[in-house]
Amino acid sequence: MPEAPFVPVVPAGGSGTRLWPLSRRARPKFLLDLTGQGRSLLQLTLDRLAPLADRPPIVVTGRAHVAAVREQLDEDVRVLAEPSARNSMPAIALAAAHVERESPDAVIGSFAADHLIEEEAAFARAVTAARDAAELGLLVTVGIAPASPSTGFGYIESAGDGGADPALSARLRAVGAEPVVRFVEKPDRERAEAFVDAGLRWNAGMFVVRASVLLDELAVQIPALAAGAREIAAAHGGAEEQEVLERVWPTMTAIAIDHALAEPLAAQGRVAVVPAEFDWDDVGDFAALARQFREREGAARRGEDGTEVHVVGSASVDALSSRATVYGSTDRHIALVGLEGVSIVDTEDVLLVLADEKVQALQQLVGRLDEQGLGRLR
Ligand SMILES: Nc1nc2c(ncn2[C@@H]2O[C@H](COP(=O)(O)OP(=O)(O)O[C@H]3O[C@H](CO)[C@@H](O)[C@H](O)[C@@H]3O)[C@@H](O)[C@H]2O)c(=O)[nH]1
Repeated sequence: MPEAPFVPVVPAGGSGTRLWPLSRRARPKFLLDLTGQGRSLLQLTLDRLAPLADRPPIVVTGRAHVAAVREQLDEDVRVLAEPSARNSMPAIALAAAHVERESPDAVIGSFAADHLIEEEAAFARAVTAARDAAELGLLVTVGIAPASPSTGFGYIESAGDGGADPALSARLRAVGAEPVVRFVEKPDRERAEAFVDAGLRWNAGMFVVRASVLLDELAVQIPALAAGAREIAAAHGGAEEQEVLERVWPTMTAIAIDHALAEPLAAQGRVAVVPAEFDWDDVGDFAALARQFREREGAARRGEDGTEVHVVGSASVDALSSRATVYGSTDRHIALVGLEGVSIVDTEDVLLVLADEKVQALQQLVGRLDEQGLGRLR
């Protein structure tokens, strides 16, 4: 069993344009209730992490979202505000530096704010194994069995029962982890297919590590980033807190934890992976969302003419010969005839009708809004 105190960290960033117009700049995906359970993805994430935490969890988010995040969470959750988005490494390093100051031996676990995991017991088992492995001084991730050869995720290659250091491999095996050989970020289709065939796992952006190990390793890879995070944390609560944050934050390298730490440490044999036994979904686009709802039987409306419509929200919907997912909570009545494989998203100011096989193209359309003088709709 792990001994060091555990502090969950939740970086909540990203603009989530693939779920527009449900998600907007001011209301990113993590703030939305995308499961119909009356809890946002962020709330579900903290619900899942709270029972594992020995110290209050930390959410790191952009300044613009602090108020909305605070409103959704219990008072004991700490919210750290970033002056600007600088990718995941500065956000996680900042949280690690706060944890290191307060509990020098603590292990942090960083988990995305906007992913869906429903098998909580299996998730808790994986985190416990990852904490055990992290106490060996390693960076530990959780690897997901791939459901498809997705090109949208990173892949993790493990050494399985092998590994360059047999003694370390044996210690990892004893806690349910394996040494990582390498990470490969978002491969093309052909490589992704080969990776799935070869048994590689998806990187779900979960990292468990002693806070001091993360910062010490970062101090080797990108010294100014580790020093900056520690300087900001040291000023916390003092009169100069704001001045230090404003001065130091813009100097922090904007980089993902995958490139800053995971890849270089894997090359040194300092990363482990715990194979997950739970299903994971990043609900990254409307196709993933529709899949979620298709799996939730209760929400379906079926007709003898082959109609299968899933309604998310309070919208009033009538359909003939259609297969669709409808998101809507406006007063409008929505009528569908003869539509196959579409998502319909009805909001106060935007109505989106999207073919399921074209979900990837949505980002392009959202990107054009500013050029068209419609930036207010983003
Ligand atoms: N606070 C904060 N968080 C951020 C920022 N940028 C990114 N994040 C957070 O960092 C995590 C990863 O960022 P993404 O932008 O979602 O990463 P990605 O390119 O999709 O890829 C990563 O995640 C995939 C799984 O979803 C992985 O498959 C992939 O290998 C990689 O780790 C998310 O939780 C996101 O909210 C930022 O500026 N600030």
